[in-house]
Amino acid sequence: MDRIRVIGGNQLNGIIPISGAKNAALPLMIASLLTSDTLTLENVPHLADVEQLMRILGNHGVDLSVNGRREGQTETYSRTVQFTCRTIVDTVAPYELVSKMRASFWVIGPLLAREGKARVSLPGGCAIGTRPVDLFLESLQALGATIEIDGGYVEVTAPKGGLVGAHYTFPKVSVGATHVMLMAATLAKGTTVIENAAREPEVVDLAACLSAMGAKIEGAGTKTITIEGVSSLHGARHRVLPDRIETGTYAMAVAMTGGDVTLEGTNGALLENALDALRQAGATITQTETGLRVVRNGNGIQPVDVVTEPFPGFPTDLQAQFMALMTRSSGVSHITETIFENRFMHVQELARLGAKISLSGQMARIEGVSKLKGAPVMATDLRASVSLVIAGLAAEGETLVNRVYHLDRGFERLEEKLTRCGAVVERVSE
Ligand SMILES: CC(=O)N[C@H]1[C@@H](OP(=O)(O)OP(=O)(O)OC[C@H]2O[C@@H](n3ccc(=O)[nH]c3=O)[C@H](O)[C@@H]2O)O[C@H](CO)[C@@H](O)[C@@H]1O
Ligand SMILES: C=C(OP(=O)(O)O)C(=O)O
Repeated sequence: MDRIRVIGGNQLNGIIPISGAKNAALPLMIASLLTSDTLTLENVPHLADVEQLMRILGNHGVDLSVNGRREGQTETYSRTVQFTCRTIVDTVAPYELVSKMRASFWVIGPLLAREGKARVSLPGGCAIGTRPVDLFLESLQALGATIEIDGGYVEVTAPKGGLVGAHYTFPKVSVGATHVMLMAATLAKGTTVIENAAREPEVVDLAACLSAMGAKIEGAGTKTITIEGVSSLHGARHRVLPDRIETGTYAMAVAMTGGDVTLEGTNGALLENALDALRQAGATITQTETGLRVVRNGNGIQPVDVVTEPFPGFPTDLQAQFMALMTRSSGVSHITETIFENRFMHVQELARLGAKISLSGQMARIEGVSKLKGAPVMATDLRASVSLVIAGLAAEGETLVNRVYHLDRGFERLEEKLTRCGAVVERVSE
C-alpha cells in the first residue's frame, strides 16, 4: 500500500495550481442524469472520488468522453469531460459502488425526477460521524415521493404524474440534501421553495450549471432557493469552480512552513472566514490577478480560536488542517467542531508528532509546541490525512503518512504540487 513520506523543515515558495473542486464536481456530474443531452464540464479534477462516480454514472447509462487538459495555466490534471445520458438504463445504485463514497447517494434526486423511481444503497464516505440521510428523505417526501428502506437500500417512488413542487424548510443545514432537493425540484411540477438551504459555493455552482441547462432557479447562495419546475433540461457547458478546501489546505501549509506561494486560479472570496483566521495567525494573504498569494516570513504563528459552521463560517473540511497549524502556535488555541460529532480522529495522530491537544466534547484545546518530530502516522479520513502532511512539513525528520487512498480521494497530485514549491514529499510504494 502506498504511503506519503514527508521530510520536514523546508519553506514553501512558488506556484501551486488549484484544481477544480471535488465537492462541486461530484454534484455537477450527477446533474448529467437529468438530461438526455450532453453536459460538458471543464476543470474536472483527477481524483479517486471522481473516477468512482464516473463508474457509478456509467452504471446508470452515462457515456463519458474525456477531452484532455485545460490550457494556458500551470499544468494540472483537471480535464474537460462530456457526460451524456440518452436513457437511464438502471435506476439501481448498488451497495458495492455507493458504499465507497457518500456523494454517490445523491444520484437519488435526478433518478427520481427523471425516471420516477430509484433504489439507492445507503451511503459510505469518510468516517467522521454517523451521517444520516433523514433530511434527504424528508425533502423528497415533501415533493410527493414515497420512501421505503429495504435491505440497506432506499426505495423512492414519485407520484403518478411526477414530483410536485413544495415549500420545505430544512431543520438543519445540509449541503448534500440541498443539492439533491435542488436537482429533483428542477423537473417537478410547479414551484419549490427550499428554506434554510445550504449556502456553500458548491450549491451556487450547481445552481448555475442547472440554470445553464434550462432550470429556473433563484436565490442560490442565500437561505431561500426558489425553483420553478420545467418539463425537461438540455445540455450545457460549465466550468467547475476552484477547490476552496484545497486552497485553504495549501494556504495553511504555507502558514505552517513559512514562505511565499501563489495559489493559482483560485479566489479568496470562496473562503473568507478561513483566510481571516490565517491572517490572525500571521499570514499575509492577497488576491492577485492569477490567484491568491500567501506569505509568512519572519513572524511566528499566533494562536487563533475557530468554530466550524456551515458556509460562510469556518469550514469543517479545513478544521484538521487548521489544527495542524495551531500545534506550532505560540500559545493556546481552541477549535470547536459543530458539524460532525466524530471529526477529531487526527488528534491522536498529531500527538504522535509531539502536538499537545486535549479534547473536551466538541472542543479541542491546542497548546502550541516549539517543535514537532516526524513519526509514522495513519489517518482515517481525507482532511485528517492532509493535516498530517502539513504537520509533517514542519516536523523534524521523517513523517510517514499511511493510508494514502484517503488523500487520493480529494487532492490532485499533492506530492508534486508541494515538491515544486520546495517541500520534500514523495509517494512510496511497498
Ligand atoms: C461531497 C461533499 O460535498 N461533502 C461535503 C458535504 O457533506 P454532506 O453533504 O454529507 O454534509 P451535510 O451538510 O449533509 O452534513 C451536515 C450535518 O448534517 C447532518 N445531516 C445531513 C444529512 C441528513 O440527512 N441528516 C443529517 O443529520 C450531518 O450528519 C452533519 O452533521 O458537506 C460537509 C459539510 O460542509 C463537508 O464536510 C463535506 O466535505
Ligand atoms: C468529508 C468529505 O467528503 P465526503 O462528504 O465525500 O465524505 C470531504 O470532502 O472532506
